[in-house]
Amino acid sequence: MANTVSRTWIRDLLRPLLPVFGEVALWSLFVNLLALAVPVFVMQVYDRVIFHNGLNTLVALLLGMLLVLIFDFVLRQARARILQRVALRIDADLGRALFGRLVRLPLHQVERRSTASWHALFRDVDTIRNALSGSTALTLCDSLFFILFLALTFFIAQPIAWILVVATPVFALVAWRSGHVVKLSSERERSLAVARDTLVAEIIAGRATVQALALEQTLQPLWEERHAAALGQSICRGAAADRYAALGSSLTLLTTVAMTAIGALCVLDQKLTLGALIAANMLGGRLIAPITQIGLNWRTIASLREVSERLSSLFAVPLQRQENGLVSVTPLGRITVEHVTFAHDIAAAPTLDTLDISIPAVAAAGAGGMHAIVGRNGSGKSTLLKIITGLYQPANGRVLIDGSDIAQYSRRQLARWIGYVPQETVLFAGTLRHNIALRVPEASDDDVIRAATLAGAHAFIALRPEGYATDAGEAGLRLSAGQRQRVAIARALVGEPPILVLDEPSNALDTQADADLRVRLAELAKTTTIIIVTHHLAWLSLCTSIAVLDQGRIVDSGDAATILPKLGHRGRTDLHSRAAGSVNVTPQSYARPNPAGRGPVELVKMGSLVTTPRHTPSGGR
Ligand SMILES: Nc1ncnc2c1ncn2[C@@H]1O[C@H](COP(=O)(O)OP(=O)(O)OP(=O)(O)O)[C@@H](O)[C@H]1O
Repeated sequence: MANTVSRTWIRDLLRPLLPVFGEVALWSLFVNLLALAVPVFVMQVYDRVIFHNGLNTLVALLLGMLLVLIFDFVLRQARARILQRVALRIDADLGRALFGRLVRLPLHQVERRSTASWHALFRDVDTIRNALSGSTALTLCDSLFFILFLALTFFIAQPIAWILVVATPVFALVAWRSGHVVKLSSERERSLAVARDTLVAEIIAGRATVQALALEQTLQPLWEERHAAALGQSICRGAAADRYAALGSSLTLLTTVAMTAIGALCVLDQKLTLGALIAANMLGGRLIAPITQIGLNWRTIASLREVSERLSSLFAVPLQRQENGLVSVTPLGRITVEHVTFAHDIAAAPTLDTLDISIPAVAAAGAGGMHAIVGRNGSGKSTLLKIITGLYQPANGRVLIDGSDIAQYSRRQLARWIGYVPQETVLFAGTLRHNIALRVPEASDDDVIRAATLAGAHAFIALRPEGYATDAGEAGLRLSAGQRQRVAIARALVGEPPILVLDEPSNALDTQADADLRVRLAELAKTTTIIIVTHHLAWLSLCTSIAVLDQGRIVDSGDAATILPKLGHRGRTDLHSRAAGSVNVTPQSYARPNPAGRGPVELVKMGSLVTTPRHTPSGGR
């Protein structure tokens, strides 16, 4: 799908700009017409003023030229201002469209590109802006008036005009060849620069690990190697561009020499006046300049195609649903996963394979309860949560909320109804209030405080001198991991969503905070459907149902009372217990897929599912 190319974005971008380009072309026509005045002036000065001592003619010509120069200045200014408007429009419209893609594309599409390649896509906007509104655009525009200069050259100095007719295709060939060579070098340079920048992005993201492990000795040579490769390619590209630029200059000189020599013979034969020779030389320079310039700017012109193909394939990817046209009633929160199959990598085995889960209704209202998903690392638990929240779209099967396929709902609706706490907590720069209210921007202060209290965040926030106005710092890094997790839980709770999806929500919490959160969420589960990935018995013992996942398949599921003993745990853990254990699910414990490859399978070696007591601090309850 990503390879499909859709050029509608180019149409959308250019359509409002067409009248503006029309204006630029009109002003360029006048600028180029006025440019004809200079060679004509020079010809008149040589042929009339000098030869006929025509001082009055000179004054008249000078006055005329003064007017021409004033007009030329005004027109060029007007043209530059129009192009600035074009640049602004491209920056605003294309930048906005690209940003919209970044935040509205399906999650797995965003994950497919590295951070550095996303940055590079934003730099592509600069390329398009420069090509359509910078010197390249002006050169292309001026080259349209090539015929005007050639016609005047034929009019005043026909033999010289023929030299230009012969020289022009040679210049065009050099320009094309130079562009082709430079384009190939630029593509390679770009991919090497993205590889280098990806390393920088990784180092910045993992800066603490880099320092803790003293990785500079490993990373410095790696970065230098990638930097050197990018620089080397840049030098190659520069050398190729310089070679063709030098060739263009030599050809320009050669053309001038040829024009002057043949022109001189014509002057001697009295087929041409001296003024006409000089004027034709000037016209020749004016005619060849845009062609040479196009050669120099070919990198921009050539990369325009490459960039537009890159953006086209990005713009071809369908966005997540933004609207569904219905004002839907907030669901109760019954969740059904039907035959869901999903693969991160379509060439590899599916990450989730034909999954069926029904979150049973426990409350009188028909929803609610806490439902756990357990399984080994890499068994697909987080992926399943992302499918349930609608972040990943299954290749087959569907997820239903209250019997309705979630595919019909917009991202915004799902975000309102499903509070999600991912495994890796990420906050954004800004105040804690801002971070907590992100999902529900119109949330009142009371809503924010209620959610923070429920998540166990209010106490530490209240102790800060800035309170809820405390700046979380870039990615929330001014907070401790546990504080970040509490704020993330509060963010999921704001707006009282009917469904909560929690991916190891207490892995950074201290024992007391973990116990407090359990108590509060157990209460909340009476009205809210909570789906939780956890390894901790204290949480599992509060659950209504448990599904055991292995290698992307449900290997056992049912009431917690039935599943927990199989996991090696008998009896419920006290809600307030700090002596919670964790299920240690070993590979041997997991099921052999049944021969049919579908449906629940029998668990084997249940005895190897052990519970590990957690550290009990003295004085614990
Ligand atoms: N963004 C991704 N791109 C490619 N593969 C991925 C991606 N995310 C996860 N995977 C793969 O999908 C499989 C399931 O990953 P997932 O994170 O769902 O496992 P998990 O059960 O939550 O593991 P854990 O207990 O370690 O959190 C793993 O093999 C992992 O390598």
